[in-house]
Amino acid sequence: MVEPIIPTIDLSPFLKENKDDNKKKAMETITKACSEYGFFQIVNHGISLDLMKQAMELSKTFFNYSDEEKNKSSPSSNAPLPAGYSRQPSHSPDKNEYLLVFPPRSNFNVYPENPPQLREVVEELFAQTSKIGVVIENIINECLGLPPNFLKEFNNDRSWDIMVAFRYIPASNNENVGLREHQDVNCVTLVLQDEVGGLEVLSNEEWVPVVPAEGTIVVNVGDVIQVLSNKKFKSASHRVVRKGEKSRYSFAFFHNLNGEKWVEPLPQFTKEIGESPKYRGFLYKEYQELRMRNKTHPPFRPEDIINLTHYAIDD
Ligand SMILES: O=C(O)CCC(=O)C(=O)O
Ligand SMILES: [Fe+2]
Repeated sequence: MVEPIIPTIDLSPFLKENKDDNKKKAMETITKACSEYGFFQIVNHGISLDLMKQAMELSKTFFNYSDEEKNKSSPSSNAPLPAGYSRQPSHSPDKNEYLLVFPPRSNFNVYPENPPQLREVVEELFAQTSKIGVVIENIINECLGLPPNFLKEFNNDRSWDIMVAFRYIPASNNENVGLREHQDVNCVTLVLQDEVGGLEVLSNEEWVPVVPAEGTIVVNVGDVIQVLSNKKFKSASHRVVRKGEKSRYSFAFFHNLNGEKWVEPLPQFTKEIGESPKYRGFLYKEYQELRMRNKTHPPFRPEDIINLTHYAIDD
């Protein structure tokens, strides 16, 4: 049988203490997926279907309110990212609106008052997804052969993590961009998508759809892991294509990194194996800010959009 391109991993063996064979096989699959294109999916991750459905329903209710109502929760703080409700600027080809939240106890958060249950459910989803982020980072740590808990200690501040609820409106006859091709800046991203579909991953120059499956969470590796591993693990190129008729709703959880962290290829993937670094080091918040500028002030020429190649060292 030909293996599906985007493998689905049963996460349950990793949520227990003991080592077993299922883990070994899953680790091989994850290593392959992360080396080739940086995407896989997980099931049996411990988040109840009920919570996922509730969060989706509340998000739908919120996004279906009038602009006036939604704008009541527009960003107001000087947070590093705009917490609260925003829409992409009208000159952006990306057609989506979103609600961005920091961890539950963060002072940056601007939550809508309505629907009233939204805050509690989103905070619960945040807390549970955050735990999975740590588990996945730990699995990646092991797949990369790093010393135990290396990434956990390097990335030990969860206050920069964010979760974003998205709505993508239906495509029209002449445009269907939801989110242009990009790679995520952070360490690991977890995505919950509804049944509409439209998320696509670039693999061997072909766009492969990540077909929605109830209860399944999509995982992708971000730029930080790509740099640390000196490109052993790939930060996947992906995009969202809007379909006709129905709006698409999703939640993306970004297992992030403290902005003051210095990011550069680790010696395990350079000096120690005689390879030259593929990136120069950078302060994480500097890169995150540059990437945010792409969204707030989209450059006129596509080639001026900043991504990881900004720090790439040519061979
Ligand atoms: O909405 C999605 O499915 C993905 C969103 C995404 O790729 C992002 O926000 O970086
Ligand atoms: Fe993304």
